[in-house]
Amino acid sequence: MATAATAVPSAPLKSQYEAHYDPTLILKHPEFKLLSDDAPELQDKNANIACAYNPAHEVHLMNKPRPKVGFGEAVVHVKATGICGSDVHFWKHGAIGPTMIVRDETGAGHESAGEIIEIGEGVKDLKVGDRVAIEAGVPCGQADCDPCRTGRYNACQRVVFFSTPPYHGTLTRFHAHPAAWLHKLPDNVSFEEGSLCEPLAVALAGLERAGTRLGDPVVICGAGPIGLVTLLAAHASGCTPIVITDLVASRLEFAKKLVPTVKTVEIQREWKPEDVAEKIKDAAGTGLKIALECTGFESSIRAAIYSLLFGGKVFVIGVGPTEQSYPFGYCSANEIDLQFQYRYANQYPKAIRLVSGGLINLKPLVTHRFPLEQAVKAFHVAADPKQGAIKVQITD
Ligand SMILES: NC(=O)c1ccc[n+]([C@@H]2O[C@H](COP(=O)([O-])OP(=O)(O)OC[C@H]3O[C@@H](n4cnc5c(N)ncnc54)[C@H](O)[C@@H]3O)[C@@H](O)[C@H]2O)c1
Ligand SMILES: OC[C@H](O)C(O)[C@@H](O)CO
Ligand SMILES: [Zn+2]
Ligand SMILES: [Zn+2]
Repeated sequence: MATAATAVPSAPLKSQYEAHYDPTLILKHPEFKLLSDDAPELQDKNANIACAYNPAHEVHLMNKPRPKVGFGEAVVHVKATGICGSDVHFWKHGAIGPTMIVRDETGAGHESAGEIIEIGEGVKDLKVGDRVAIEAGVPCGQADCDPCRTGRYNACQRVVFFSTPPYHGTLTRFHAHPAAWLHKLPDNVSFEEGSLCEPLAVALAGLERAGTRLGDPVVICGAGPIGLVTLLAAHASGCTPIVITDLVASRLEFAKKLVPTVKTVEIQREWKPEDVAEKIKDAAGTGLKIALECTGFESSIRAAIYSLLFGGKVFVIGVGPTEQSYPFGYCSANEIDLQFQYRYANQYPKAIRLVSGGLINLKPLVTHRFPLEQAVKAFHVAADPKQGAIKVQITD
Protein backbone atom coordinates (compact mmCIF):
# COMPACT_ATOMS: atom_id res chain seq x y z
CA MET A 1 0.00 0.00 0.00
CA ALA A 2 1.24 3.50 -0.81
CA THR A 3 2.22 5.42 2.32
CA ALA A 4 1.13 8.97 2.98
CA ALA A 5 4.63 10.13 2.11
CA THR A 6 4.34 8.91 -1.46
CA ALA A 7 0.66 9.76 -1.89
CA VAL A 8 0.83 13.48 -1.14
CA PRO A 9 1.46 15.76 -4.12
CA SER A 10 4.75 17.57 -3.95
CA ALA A 11 3.48 21.14 -3.68
CA PRO A 12 5.49 23.06 -1.09
CA LEU A 13 3.80 22.83 2.30
CA LYS A 14 3.70 26.57 2.82
CA SER A 15 1.76 27.22 -0.37
CA GLN A 16 -0.84 24.59 0.61
CA TYR A 17 -1.47 26.48 3.82
CA GLU A 18 -1.54 29.81 2.04
CA ALA A 19 -3.87 28.60 -0.67
CA HIS A 20 -6.73 27.30 1.42
CA TYR A 21 -6.01 26.23 4.93
CA ASP A 22 -4.97 29.39 6.72
CA PRO A 23 -8.14 30.40 8.53
CA THR A 24 -6.94 33.92 9.08
CA LEU A 25 -6.81 34.43 5.32
CA ILE A 26 -10.38 33.20 4.99
CA LEU A 27 -11.64 35.28 7.89
CA LYS A 28 -10.06 38.44 6.50
CA HIS A 29 -11.39 37.75 3.02
CA PRO A 30 -13.94 40.36 1.86
CA GLU A 31 -16.41 37.63 0.82
CA PHE A 32 -16.45 36.09 4.29
CA LYS A 33 -19.48 37.04 6.36
CA LEU A 34 -21.92 35.65 8.86
CA LEU A 35 -25.38 35.08 7.36
CA SER A 36 -28.65 36.32 8.80
CA ASP A 37 -31.82 34.21 8.39
CA ASP A 38 -32.91 36.26 5.36
CA ALA A 39 -29.48 36.56 3.69
CA PRO A 40 -29.73 36.32 -0.12
CA GLU A 41 -26.86 33.80 -0.11
CA LEU A 42 -29.31 31.27 1.36
CA GLN A 43 -31.21 31.28 -1.95
CA ASP A 44 -28.05 31.09 -4.06
CA LYS A 45 -26.90 27.55 -4.84
CA ASN A 46 -23.51 28.94 -5.92
CA ALA A 47 -22.83 30.57 -2.56
CA ASN A 48 -20.27 28.72 -0.46
CA ILE A 49 -22.40 28.46 2.68
CA ALA A 50 -20.74 26.86 5.68
CA CYS A 51 -21.70 26.20 9.27
CA ALA A 52 -19.41 27.55 12.00
CA TYR A 53 -19.08 27.81 15.77
CA ASN A 54 -17.16 30.41 17.74
CA PRO A 55 -15.69 31.06 21.21
CA ALA A 56 -19.01 32.61 22.34
CA HIS A 57 -20.62 29.16 21.88
CA GLU A 58 -22.71 30.34 18.94
CA VAL A 59 -23.40 28.20 15.91
CA HIS A 60 -24.39 29.91 12.69
CA LEU A 61 -24.15 29.95 8.93
CA MET A 62 -21.43 31.88 7.18
CA ASN A 63 -20.51 32.61 3.62
CA LYS A 64 -16.97 31.73 2.61
CA PRO A 65 -15.15 32.59 -0.58
CA ARG A 66 -15.47 29.82 -3.12
CA PRO A 67 -12.18 27.89 -2.99
CA LYS A 68 -9.80 28.01 -5.93
CA VAL A 69 -8.34 24.68 -6.90
CA GLY A 70 -4.63 24.28 -6.16
CA PHE A 71 -1.94 21.94 -7.45
CA GLY A 72 -2.84 18.32 -6.68
CA GLU A 73 -6.27 19.30 -5.42
CA ALA A 74 -9.90 18.91 -6.40
CA VAL A 75 -12.88 21.07 -5.50
CA VAL A 76 -15.69 18.96 -4.10
CA HIS A 77 -19.34 19.91 -4.01
CA VAL A 78 -20.06 18.50 -0.56
CA LYS A 79 -23.29 16.51 -0.73
CA ALA A 80 -23.50 14.89 2.71
CA THR A 81 -21.94 15.67 6.09
CA GLY A 82 -22.59 13.97 9.40
CA ILE A 83 -22.40 15.88 12.67
CA CYS A 84 -19.83 14.34 15.02
CA GLY A 85 -19.94 14.61 18.80
CA SER A 86 -16.71 16.61 18.57
CA ASP A 87 -18.42 19.27 16.38
CA VAL A 88 -21.05 19.68 19.11
CA HIS A 89 -18.37 19.64 21.81
CA PHE A 90 -16.32 22.40 20.12
CA TRP A 91 -19.50 24.49 19.82
CA LYS A 92 -20.71 23.94 23.41
CA HIS A 93 -17.39 23.76 25.28
CA GLY A 94 -14.94 25.62 23.02
CA ALA A 95 -12.12 23.10 23.25
CA ILE A 96 -11.10 19.46 23.20
CA GLY A 97 -8.06 18.78 25.37
CA PRO A 98 -5.40 21.38 26.06
CA THR A 99 -4.47 22.16 22.44
CA MET A 100 -7.62 22.15 20.29
CA ILE A 101 -9.14 25.50 21.26
CA VAL A 102 -11.83 27.49 19.42
CA ARG A 103 -10.31 30.97 19.20
CA ASP A 104 -12.31 32.36 16.29
CA GLU A 105 -15.07 31.41 13.89
CA THR A 106 -14.39 27.79 12.97
CA GLY A 107 -16.24 25.91 10.27
CA ALA A 108 -17.66 22.58 11.45
CA GLY A 109 -17.75 19.12 9.90
CA HIS A 110 -15.26 16.38 9.05
CA GLU A 111 -17.58 13.52 8.03
CA SER A 112 -18.22 14.43 4.40
CA ALA A 113 -18.64 13.09 0.90
CA GLY A 114 -19.44 14.81 -2.35
CA GLU A 115 -18.91 15.17 -6.08
CA ILE A 116 -15.79 16.57 -7.75
CA ILE A 117 -16.55 19.72 -9.73
CA GLU A 118 -13.03 20.94 -10.52
CA ILE A 119 -9.66 19.27 -10.83
CA GLY A 120 -6.29 20.93 -10.27
CA GLU A 121 -3.05 20.44 -12.13
CA GLY A 122 -1.18 17.26 -11.37
CA VAL A 123 -4.23 15.17 -10.42
CA LYS A 124 -4.24 11.92 -12.39
CA ASP A 125 -6.59 9.44 -10.74
CA LEU A 126 -9.74 11.52 -10.30
CA LYS A 127 -11.97 13.48 -12.65
CA VAL A 128 -14.89 15.90 -12.60
CA GLY A 129 -18.07 13.99 -11.72
CA ASP A 130 -16.35 11.43 -9.48
CA ARG A 131 -18.10 10.75 -6.19
CA VAL A 132 -15.69 10.79 -3.26
CA ALA A 133 -15.41 10.51 0.51
CA ILE A 134 -13.27 13.27 1.99
CA GLU A 135 -10.60 12.15 4.47
CA ALA A 136 -10.59 15.27 6.63
CA GLY A 137 -7.14 14.90 8.13
CA VAL A 138 -4.45 15.97 5.68
CA PRO A 139 -1.02 15.09 7.05
CA CYS A 140 2.11 16.87 5.82
CA GLY A 141 3.55 13.90 3.93
CA GLN A 142 7.05 15.34 4.21
CA ALA A 143 10.17 13.19 4.41
CA ASP A 144 11.23 14.73 7.73
CA CYS A 145 7.99 13.62 9.40
CA ASP A 146 8.39 10.18 10.94
CA PRO A 147 4.65 9.41 11.31
CA CYS A 148 4.00 10.32 7.66
CA ARG A 149 7.07 8.42 6.48
CA THR A 150 6.09 5.29 8.39
CA GLY A 151 2.39 5.32 7.49
CA ARG A 152 1.09 6.30 10.96
CA TYR A 153 0.05 9.65 9.62
CA ASN A 154 -2.61 10.22 12.30
CA ALA A 155 0.32 11.30 14.50
CA CYS A 156 1.55 13.96 12.04
CA GLN A 157 2.15 17.12 14.07
CA ARG A 158 1.55 19.32 11.03
CA VAL A 159 -1.77 17.72 10.11
CA VAL A 160 -4.55 19.95 8.83
CA PHE A 161 -7.64 18.30 10.30
CA PHE A 162 -10.57 20.15 8.82
CA SER A 163 -13.01 21.31 11.55
CA THR A 164 -10.44 21.07 14.32
CA PRO A 165 -9.47 24.64 15.21
CA PRO A 166 -7.95 26.62 13.60
CA TYR A 167 -9.06 24.93 10.38
CA HIS A 168 -12.52 25.30 8.91
CA GLY A 169 -14.47 22.11 8.34
CA THR A 170 -16.02 20.33 5.41
CA LEU A 171 -19.59 21.30 6.33
CA THR A 172 -19.58 23.78 3.50
CA ARG A 173 -20.93 23.69 -0.04
CA PHE A 174 -17.59 23.77 -1.87
CA HIS A 175 -14.38 22.44 -0.42
CA ALA A 176 -10.89 22.23 -1.97
CA HIS A 177 -9.00 19.13 -0.88
CA PRO A 178 -5.78 17.33 -1.85
CA ALA A 179 -6.80 14.62 -4.30
CA ALA A 180 -4.62 12.11 -2.45
CA TRP A 181 -7.03 12.38 0.49
CA LEU A 182 -10.20 11.90 -1.54
CA HIS A 183 -11.46 8.33 -1.79
CA LYS A 184 -13.54 7.36 -4.80
CA LEU A 185 -16.93 5.88 -3.95
CA PRO A 186 -18.27 2.91 -5.92
CA ASP A 187 -21.72 3.38 -7.47
CA ASN A 188 -23.41 1.34 -4.73
CA VAL A 189 -22.11 3.57 -1.91
CA SER A 190 -24.20 6.70 -1.35
CA PHE A 191 -22.87 10.11 -0.31
CA GLU A 192 -24.36 9.56 3.16
CA GLU A 193 -22.59 6.23 3.50
CA GLY A 194 -19.40 7.87 2.21
CA SER A 195 -19.64 10.46 4.96
CA LEU A 196 -20.27 7.73 7.55
CA CYS A 197 -17.00 6.12 6.49
CA GLU A 198 -15.35 8.68 8.81
CA PRO A 199 -16.71 7.29 12.11
CA LEU A 200 -16.38 3.82 10.60
CA ALA A 201 -12.68 4.56 10.01
CA VAL A 202 -12.34 5.31 13.73
CA ALA A 203 -13.90 1.95 14.63
CA LEU A 204 -11.87 0.03 12.05
CA ALA A 205 -8.63 1.58 13.26
CA GLY A 206 -9.62 0.48 16.77
CA LEU A 207 -10.42 -3.10 15.78
CA GLU A 208 -7.26 -3.40 13.71
CA ARG A 209 -5.02 -2.23 16.54
CA ALA A 210 -6.99 -4.11 19.21
CA GLY A 211 -6.32 -7.26 17.20
CA THR A 212 -9.83 -8.72 17.36
CA ARG A 213 -10.18 -12.08 15.60
CA LEU A 214 -12.93 -14.33 14.32
CA GLY A 215 -14.87 -15.72 17.28
CA ASP A 216 -13.50 -13.30 19.87
CA PRO A 217 -15.91 -12.55 22.73
CA VAL A 218 -15.99 -8.77 23.20
CA VAL A 219 -17.77 -6.03 25.09
CA ILE A 220 -18.41 -2.60 23.61
CA CYS A 221 -18.87 0.15 26.20
CA GLY A 222 -21.20 2.91 25.03
CA ALA A 223 -23.82 2.76 22.27
CA GLY A 224 -23.35 6.23 20.76
CA PRO A 225 -22.46 6.57 17.07
CA ILE A 226 -18.89 5.37 17.70
CA GLY A 227 -20.01 2.42 19.82
CA LEU A 228 -22.60 1.52 17.19
CA VAL A 229 -20.20 1.59 14.22
CA THR A 230 -17.79 -0.41 16.37
CA LEU A 231 -20.62 -2.89 16.94
CA LEU A 232 -21.26 -3.16 13.19
CA ALA A 233 -17.55 -3.64 12.50
CA ALA A 234 -17.02 -6.15 15.34
CA HIS A 235 -20.04 -8.14 14.15
CA ALA A 236 -18.84 -8.06 10.53
CA SER A 237 -15.41 -9.27 11.61
CA GLY A 238 -16.87 -12.29 13.38
CA CYS A 239 -16.64 -11.34 17.04
CA THR A 240 -19.06 -13.36 19.13
CA PRO A 241 -20.68 -13.00 21.57
CA ILE A 242 -20.83 -9.22 21.61
CA VAL A 243 -22.11 -7.35 24.65
CA ILE A 244 -22.86 -3.64 24.46
CA THR A 245 -23.47 -1.28 27.40
CA ASP A 246 -25.06 2.12 27.81
CA LEU A 247 -26.87 4.21 30.41
CA VAL A 248 -29.65 4.97 27.95
CA ALA A 249 -32.17 2.24 27.10
CA SER A 250 -33.11 3.70 23.69
CA ARG A 251 -29.49 3.51 22.52
CA LEU A 252 -29.37 -0.16 23.46
CA GLU A 253 -32.63 -0.77 21.61
CA PHE A 254 -31.03 0.89 18.59
CA ALA A 255 -28.02 -1.44 18.93
CA LYS A 256 -30.33 -4.45 19.05
CA LYS A 257 -32.03 -3.34 15.82
CA LEU A 258 -28.65 -3.01 14.11
CA VAL A 259 -27.33 -6.37 15.31
CA PRO A 260 -30.14 -8.52 16.77
CA THR A 261 -27.72 -11.02 18.35
CA VAL A 262 -25.99 -8.38 20.49
CA LYS A 263 -26.46 -8.74 24.26
CA THR A 264 -27.22 -5.49 26.05
CA VAL A 265 -26.51 -4.20 29.54
CA GLU A 266 -28.35 -1.09 30.68
CA ILE A 267 -26.13 0.46 33.35
CA GLN A 268 -27.55 2.35 36.31
CA ARG A 269 -25.48 5.38 37.32
CA GLU A 270 -25.21 4.26 40.93
CA TRP A 271 -23.65 0.89 40.04
CA LYS A 272 -19.97 0.50 40.95
CA PRO A 273 -17.62 -0.50 38.07
CA GLU A 274 -17.10 -3.93 39.68
CA ASP A 275 -20.89 -4.47 39.65
CA VAL A 276 -21.17 -3.31 36.04
CA ALA A 277 -18.44 -5.81 35.18
CA GLU A 278 -20.45 -8.65 36.77
CA LYS A 279 -23.51 -7.71 34.66
CA ILE A 280 -21.36 -7.64 31.53
CA LYS A 281 -19.92 -11.08 32.32
CA ASP A 282 -23.41 -12.46 33.04
CA ALA A 283 -24.69 -11.12 29.73
CA ALA A 284 -21.75 -12.59 27.81
CA GLY A 285 -22.13 -16.03 29.39
CA THR A 286 -18.46 -16.66 28.59
CA GLY A 287 -15.13 -15.03 29.46
CA LEU A 288 -14.44 -11.79 27.57
CA LYS A 289 -11.17 -11.15 25.79
CA ILE A 290 -11.42 -7.56 24.58
CA ALA A 291 -13.32 -4.45 25.66
CA LEU A 292 -13.81 -1.79 23.01
CA GLU A 293 -14.38 1.28 25.15
CA CYS A 294 -16.39 3.97 23.34
CA THR A 295 -17.27 6.49 26.07
CA GLY A 296 -13.96 7.78 27.46
CA PHE A 297 -15.41 7.91 30.99
CA GLU A 298 -13.31 6.58 33.84
CA SER A 299 -16.15 4.58 35.39
CA SER A 300 -16.73 2.80 32.08
CA ILE A 301 -13.04 2.10 31.54
CA ARG A 302 -12.81 0.70 35.07
CA ALA A 303 -15.84 -1.53 34.43
CA ALA A 304 -14.22 -2.70 31.20
CA ILE A 305 -11.03 -3.62 33.06
CA TYR A 306 -12.91 -5.75 35.62
CA SER A 307 -15.04 -7.46 32.97
CA LEU A 308 -12.19 -9.24 31.16
CA LEU A 309 -10.40 -12.55 31.45
CA PHE A 310 -6.77 -12.74 32.58
CA GLY A 311 -4.69 -11.35 29.69
CA GLY A 312 -7.56 -9.31 28.27
CA LYS A 313 -7.30 -5.95 26.58
CA VAL A 314 -9.20 -2.73 27.14
CA PHE A 315 -9.00 -0.77 23.93
CA VAL A 316 -10.05 2.83 24.53
CA ILE A 317 -11.55 4.61 21.53
CA GLY A 318 -13.44 7.11 23.72
CA VAL A 319 -11.86 10.45 24.56
CA GLY A 320 -12.06 11.61 28.16
CA PRO A 321 -10.62 14.10 30.61
CA THR A 322 -6.88 14.77 30.67
CA GLU A 323 -6.32 12.80 33.91
CA GLN A 324 -7.97 9.54 34.98
CA SER A 325 -7.04 6.81 37.42
CA TYR A 326 -7.15 3.04 36.89
CA PRO A 327 -6.77 0.02 39.19
CA PHE A 328 -3.07 -0.54 38.56
CA GLY A 329 -2.78 -3.52 40.89
CA TYR A 330 -5.69 -5.32 39.23
CA CYS A 331 -4.37 -4.66 35.72
CA SER A 332 -0.92 -5.82 36.76
CA ALA A 333 -2.08 -8.99 38.52
CA ASN A 334 -4.42 -9.87 35.64
CA GLU A 335 -2.18 -8.79 32.73
CA ILE A 336 -4.85 -6.45 31.44
CA ASP A 337 -3.53 -4.43 28.50
CA LEU A 338 -4.69 -0.86 28.09
CA GLN A 339 -4.46 0.64 24.61
CA PHE A 340 -5.75 3.82 22.95
CA GLN A 341 -6.78 5.08 19.53
CA TYR A 342 -6.17 8.55 18.12
CA ARG A 343 -8.20 9.15 14.96
CA TYR A 344 -7.10 6.68 12.24
CA ALA A 345 -4.67 5.97 9.44
CA ASN A 346 -5.13 3.91 6.27
CA GLN A 347 -8.75 2.98 7.04
CA TYR A 348 -10.86 4.75 4.38
CA PRO A 349 -10.26 2.28 1.52
CA LYS A 350 -11.13 -0.60 3.86
CA ALA A 351 -14.26 1.21 5.13
CA ILE A 352 -15.48 1.79 1.58
CA ARG A 353 -14.83 -1.85 0.60
CA LEU A 354 -16.77 -3.10 3.62
CA VAL A 355 -19.76 -0.90 2.82
CA SER A 356 -19.66 -1.57 -0.91
CA GLY A 357 -19.25 -5.31 -0.32
CA GLY A 358 -22.34 -5.39 1.90
CA LEU A 359 -20.54 -6.45 5.08
CA ILE A 360 -21.40 -3.26 6.93
CA ASN A 361 -24.69 -1.43 6.52
CA LEU A 362 -24.33 2.14 7.77
CA LYS A 363 -27.66 3.41 6.45
CA PRO A 364 -29.77 2.79 9.59
CA LEU A 365 -27.49 5.08 11.62
CA VAL A 366 -28.92 8.18 9.95
CA THR A 367 -31.88 9.29 12.08
CA HIS A 368 -32.22 12.93 10.95
CA ARG A 369 -31.58 14.85 7.72
CA PHE A 370 -31.42 18.60 7.06
CA PRO A 371 -30.57 20.70 4.01
CA LEU A 372 -27.39 22.79 4.24
CA GLU A 373 -29.39 25.99 4.75
CA GLN A 374 -30.81 24.42 7.96
CA ALA A 375 -27.48 23.26 9.37
CA VAL A 376 -27.95 25.30 12.55
CA LYS A 377 -31.21 23.46 13.27
CA ALA A 378 -29.36 20.21 12.61
CA PHE A 379 -26.79 21.15 15.27
CA HIS A 380 -29.51 21.84 17.83
CA VAL A 381 -31.08 18.43 17.16
CA ALA A 382 -27.71 16.68 17.39
CA ALA A 383 -26.99 18.39 20.72
CA ASP A 384 -30.34 17.63 22.37
CA PRO A 385 -30.45 14.12 23.88
CA LYS A 386 -34.26 14.27 24.01
CA GLN A 387 -34.38 14.20 20.19
CA GLY A 388 -32.91 10.69 20.21
CA ALA A 389 -30.59 11.34 17.27
CA ILE A 390 -27.87 8.89 16.41
CA LYS A 391 -26.45 10.47 13.27
CA VAL A 392 -27.69 13.80 11.96
CA GLN A 393 -26.85 14.36 8.30
CA ILE A 394 -26.75 17.59 6.34
CA THR A 395 -27.26 17.23 2.62
CA ASP A 396 -27.02 19.55 -0.37
N1 LIG B 1 -10.34 7.96 19.26
C1 LIG B 1 -10.82 8.77 18.32
O1 LIG B 1 -10.13 9.13 17.39
C2 LIG B 1 -12.24 9.20 18.39
C3 LIG B 1 -12.90 9.66 17.23
C4 LIG B 1 -14.25 10.04 17.34
C5 LIG B 1 -14.87 9.98 18.58
N2 LIG B 1 -14.16 9.57 19.67
C6 LIG B 1 -14.74 9.50 21.02
O2 LIG B 1 -15.56 8.35 21.11
C7 LIG B 1 -16.49 8.55 22.16
C8 LIG B 1 -17.88 8.18 21.66
O3 LIG B 1 -18.29 9.05 20.65
P1 LIG B 1 -19.84 9.15 20.31
O4 LIG B 1 -19.97 10.10 19.19
O5 LIG B 1 -20.41 7.79 20.18
O6 LIG B 1 -20.35 9.84 21.68
P2 LIG B 1 -21.77 9.82 22.41
O7 LIG B 1 -21.63 10.75 23.55
O8 LIG B 1 -22.85 10.04 21.41
O9 LIG B 1 -21.92 8.34 22.94
C9 LIG B 1 -21.39 7.89 24.13
C10 LIG B 1 -22.38 6.91 24.73
O10 LIG B 1 -21.82 6.40 25.93
C11 LIG B 1 -22.85 6.30 26.89
N3 LIG B 1 -22.24 6.29 28.21
C12 LIG B 1 -21.86 7.32 29.00
N4 LIG B 1 -21.33 6.88 30.15
C13 LIG B 1 -21.36 5.53 30.08
C14 LIG B 1 -20.96 4.52 30.97
N5 LIG B 1 -20.40 4.79 32.15
N6 LIG B 1 -21.12 3.24 30.58
C15 LIG B 1 -21.69 2.95 29.38
N7 LIG B 1 -22.11 3.87 28.52
C16 LIG B 1 -21.95 5.15 28.87
C17 LIG B 1 -23.74 7.49 26.62
O11 LIG B 1 -25.04 7.31 27.15
C18 LIG B 1 -23.72 7.55 25.09
O12 LIG B 1 -24.79 6.83 24.51
C19 LIG B 1 -16.35 10.01 22.58
O13 LIG B 1 -15.54 10.08 23.73
C20 LIG B 1 -15.64 10.64 21.41
O14 LIG B 1 -14.90 11.77 21.77
C21 LIG B 1 -12.87 9.16 19.59
O1 LIG C 1 -13.57 11.71 14.14
C1 LIG C 1 -12.44 12.44 14.40
C2 LIG C 1 -12.58 13.15 15.70
O2 LIG C 1 -13.85 13.65 15.91
C3 LIG C 1 -11.52 14.21 15.84
O3 LIG C 1 -10.34 13.59 16.26
C4 LIG C 1 -11.93 15.28 16.82
O4 LIG C 1 -12.45 14.66 17.96
C5 LIG C 1 -10.83 16.20 17.25
O5 LIG C 1 -10.18 16.73 16.19
ZN1 LIG D 1 -15.37 12.96 14.49
ZN1 LIG E 1 3.58 14.66 8.72
